[in-house]
Amino acid sequence: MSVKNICCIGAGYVGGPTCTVIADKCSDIKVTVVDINQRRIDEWNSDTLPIFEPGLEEIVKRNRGKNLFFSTDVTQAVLEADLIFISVNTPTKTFGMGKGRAPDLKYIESAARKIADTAKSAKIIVEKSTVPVKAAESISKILKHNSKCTGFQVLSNPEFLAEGTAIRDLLNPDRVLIGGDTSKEGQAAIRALSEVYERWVPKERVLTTNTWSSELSKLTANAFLAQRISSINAISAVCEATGADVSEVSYAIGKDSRIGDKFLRASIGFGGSCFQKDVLNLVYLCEALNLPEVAEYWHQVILMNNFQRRRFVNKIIKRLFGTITGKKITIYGFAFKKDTGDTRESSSIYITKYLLEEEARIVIYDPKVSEDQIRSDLSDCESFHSPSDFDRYVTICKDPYEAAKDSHALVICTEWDEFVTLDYERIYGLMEKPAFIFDGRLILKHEALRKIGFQVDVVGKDFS
Ligand SMILES: NC(=O)c1ccc[n+]([C@@H]2O[C@H](COP(=O)([O-])OP(=O)(O)OC[C@H]3O[C@@H](n4cnc5c(N)ncnc54)[C@H](O)[C@@H]3O)[C@@H](O)[C@H]2O)c1
Ligand SMILES: O=c1ccn([C@@H]2O[C@H](COP(=O)(O)OP(=O)(O)O[C@H]3O[C@H](CO)[C@@H](O)[C@H](O)[C@H]3O)[C@@H](O)[C@H]2O)c(=O)[nH]1
Repeated sequence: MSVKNICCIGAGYVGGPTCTVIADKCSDIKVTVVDINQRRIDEWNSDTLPIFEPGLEEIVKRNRGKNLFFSTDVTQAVLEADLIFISVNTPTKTFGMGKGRAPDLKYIESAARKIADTAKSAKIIVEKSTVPVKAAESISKILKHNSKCTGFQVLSNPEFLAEGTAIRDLLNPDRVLIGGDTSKEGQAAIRALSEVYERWVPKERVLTTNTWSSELSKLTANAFLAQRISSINAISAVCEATGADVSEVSYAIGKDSRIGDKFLRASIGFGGSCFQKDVLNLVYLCEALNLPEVAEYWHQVILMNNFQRRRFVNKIIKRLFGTITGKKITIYGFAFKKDTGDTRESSSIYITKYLLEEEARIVIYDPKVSEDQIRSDLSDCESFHSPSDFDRYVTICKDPYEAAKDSHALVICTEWDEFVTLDYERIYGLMEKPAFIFDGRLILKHEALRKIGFQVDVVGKDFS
């Protein structure tokens, strides 16, 4: 079977860019991305897309209305499609069984039920969302027991794109992973999806496995990546205590081809919607499988991440003479990494909240994150006692120099390129003295800053 019509349920960070690239590469396939969120769909259909990703806007604009459509009409898109991606969110549960660990699968289930209720013919259902092992089995059961049709095939096709480089990753993926049933029908469904990717991905990079291996590979990949960051961050604490420099250690170990040099940047901890959620998902799975030692092993990755954030703030307080109460502290960067406006689980949120607990005055500058988003991210800050406390303690600036004015300390929380080339002589002149810089991303020229007069502190190196 060759795929002619694709529907993607969920027009988020994954569904939007992934289907845009599919539409771009497969002009003969009609691709419709649907969502229950009207505003999101309106934005996808407007000049201001709901997400910022380098290169995305151009590809959306050249395909939208031709073979790429964004709609809230889920029923129609499901009816027409022969292949349906489920690309809905799977956040960590905040209540009930598995609270704080297990992924909330209610959106997956509602998408599966919608397909079961709507479909008038068998379809290939592709799990794109990150899910626990055996989620495909649940989707199959929902379809089997609720649909008038038979013959659905459920595939696992996890997404490995990283935000900020989504288009590059989608156009040139390290691999595409497709897991499916070992039956003849399952293999035919795998073939049909592979042929879509093979329009632009070399065949040898399209890997096929059984469903459970594919589901588990996604959690494992994120757990390994997050573990590398926690490992180098753990070493950064040792560096600060010994006179070693974490950048030199990273470089030295990265030269070992068995270790490799990627994902060894010490930082204020990993953020983003995936790493914490997916490691916790794995931890919960291990607990459910009665493997407490394995669960504990992976949980340590999260604990180390939390420790790193707290440790960084403790250092700020210590350097600022033990008190930051009433002091103005400027945060550069609120997104969880550069080249995205996404703030989900951003370390900036945690660091800002810790600083607010000490009653510091916070000024935030980020080139892409909106004021509304920052307000929403800090709305549950425990140190706010009334809604007006936000404006009392937090200021959001659209200009990095204005943000630095009268500040005691600059804290680099996101590695935006523009932070490297700011005029730090000018910034120094604007700040209170001694003027402190805390580089949580190791992106600035530290010696040059020290020459200007800054007191410089970085993750993983002690200048004192
Ligand atoms: N963000 C990433 O970089 C990334 C990368 C790889 C994998 N993933 C995984 O992909 C999945 C989606 O992530 P995301 O970042 O795109 O999430 P997101 O929150 O940006 O988008 C999900 C969208 O699904 C919609 N939705 C939920 N239930 C729906 C339903 N029943 N019908 C129609 N629409 C529905 C929501 O309204 C939302 O717009 C998650 O499982 C995530 O772990 C994310
Ligand atoms: O050496 C490093 C590399 C990354 N980070 C931080 O780690 C977080 C995550 O970064 P990254 O992995 O680049 O972005 P994500 O968009 O979260 O992508 C991850 O999560 C996605 C969702 O599952 C996967 O698809 C991707 O493969 C996986 O890289 C960010 O806060 C980074 O600043 C570091 O601190 N040090």
